[in-house]
Amino acid sequence: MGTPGAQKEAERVLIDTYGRVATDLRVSLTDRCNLRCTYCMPEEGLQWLAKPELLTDDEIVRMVRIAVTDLGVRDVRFTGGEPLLRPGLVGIVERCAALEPRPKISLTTNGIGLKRTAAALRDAGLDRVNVSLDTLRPEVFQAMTRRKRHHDVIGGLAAARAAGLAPVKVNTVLMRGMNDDEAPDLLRWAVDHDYELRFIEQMPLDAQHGWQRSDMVTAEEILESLRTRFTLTPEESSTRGSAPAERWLVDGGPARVGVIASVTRPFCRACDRTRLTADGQVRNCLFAREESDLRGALRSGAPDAAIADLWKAAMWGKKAGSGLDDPSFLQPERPMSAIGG
Ligand SMILES: Nc1nc2c(ncn2[C@@H]2O[C@H](COP(=O)(O)OP(=O)(O)OP(=O)(O)O)[C@@H](O)[C@H]2O)c(=O)[nH]1
Ligand SMILES: C[S@@+](CC[C@H](N)C(=O)[O-])C[C@H]1O[C@@H](n2cnc3c(N)ncnc32)[C@H](O)[C@@H]1O
Ligand code: SF4
Ligand code: SF4
Repeated sequence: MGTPGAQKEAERVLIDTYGRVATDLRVSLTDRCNLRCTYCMPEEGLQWLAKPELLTDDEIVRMVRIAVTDLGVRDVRFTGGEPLLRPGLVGIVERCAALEPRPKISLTTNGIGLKRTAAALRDAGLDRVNVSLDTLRPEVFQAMTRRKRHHDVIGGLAAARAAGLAPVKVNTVLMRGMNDDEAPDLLRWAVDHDYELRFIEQMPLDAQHGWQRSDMVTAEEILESLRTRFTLTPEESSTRGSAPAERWLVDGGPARVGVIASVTRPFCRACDRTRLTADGQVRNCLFAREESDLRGALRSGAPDAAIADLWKAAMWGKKAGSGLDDPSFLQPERPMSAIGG
């Protein structure tokens, strides 16, 4: 039995039946994107959400405020779709950075447009940024994203570093027959440019339902490939916490490389995440098949306390894990770009 004080405190957190507490909020600002990564969406794009369905900037800030001041959220990450396509992004970051207690604020982006916005985002209060880049070869970039924007991403990364949004992390998905030979080159380049590279196992979250486990480049394969050129020493496991990436020191450090083995070594037991979609649905897991409609409550005039209660209820029912290994696994209806990756 806890003390009444501890009980009171427990009422103000997003806890689930397994005792996990969500303190990391990922907010999708839009489902739209200016790339078409093959592992994420089809060439023709998707049926985008209509503007009235999207939370307004004010609604987003209110939701973040409730999460931070009433529900114990400490980290806020803006993602999408492509969050830099959201016109009000700088203002949203600025208003979230003014909250008390101030959350740590980060952004996951494809980097296009970062050259123009990195300094303004830093001034608004953005703490750090993760940029997705799968290849150093412009022609492979074009094949993987169906757009000729490699140069813009490289420029965006440099701008993020120059703006001091450290550490700048780079997310890479390896696809068989496309860029799976590039892991060591990418790591050499990242170390030389002071970016922290992480490889991500491909997950079944693409709109086309094209994922096949047998095709996926596994964490083991990636590490094997890196070890042909680098010495990797595991970082103390105590530093991983709830972070999805397992990290290795490169050639004795200080440079590091991470691998996010979402499929072969899932990290669900330590999961600390809650998600808000661009249309105001709370999801308790990336792979959840249910969502809780908080936009409806928001727009029908519900007070903060009622919204906080709905959020807590949504998180309470979080499943133990992604269910990826269950024979009955079904991909969520929304793809990664609409959930907020
Ligand atoms: N299974 C699972 N994978 C996730 C989750 N969140 C992020 N990922 C994967 O991890 C990748 C990297 O996510 P990022 O948005 O860059 O951030 P992060 O790794 O969560 O955060 P930091 O290391 O704190 O910067 C995503 O592209 C996803 O593939 C999650 O909640 N569950
Ligand atoms: C959905 S995107 C959203 C933010 C931004 N557009 C970007 O690409 O960084 C977030 C991350 O999800 C990753 N991602 C997308 N589809 C994925 C999949 N099927 N499996 C694993 N990671 C995926 C991307 O590589 C990216 O790092
Ligand atoms: S991974 Fe990011 S950049 Fe690529 S299509 Fe999906 S949302 Fe766009
Ligand atoms: S799959 Fe779900 S439970 Fe597992 S780490 Fe991701 S969000 Fe958390």
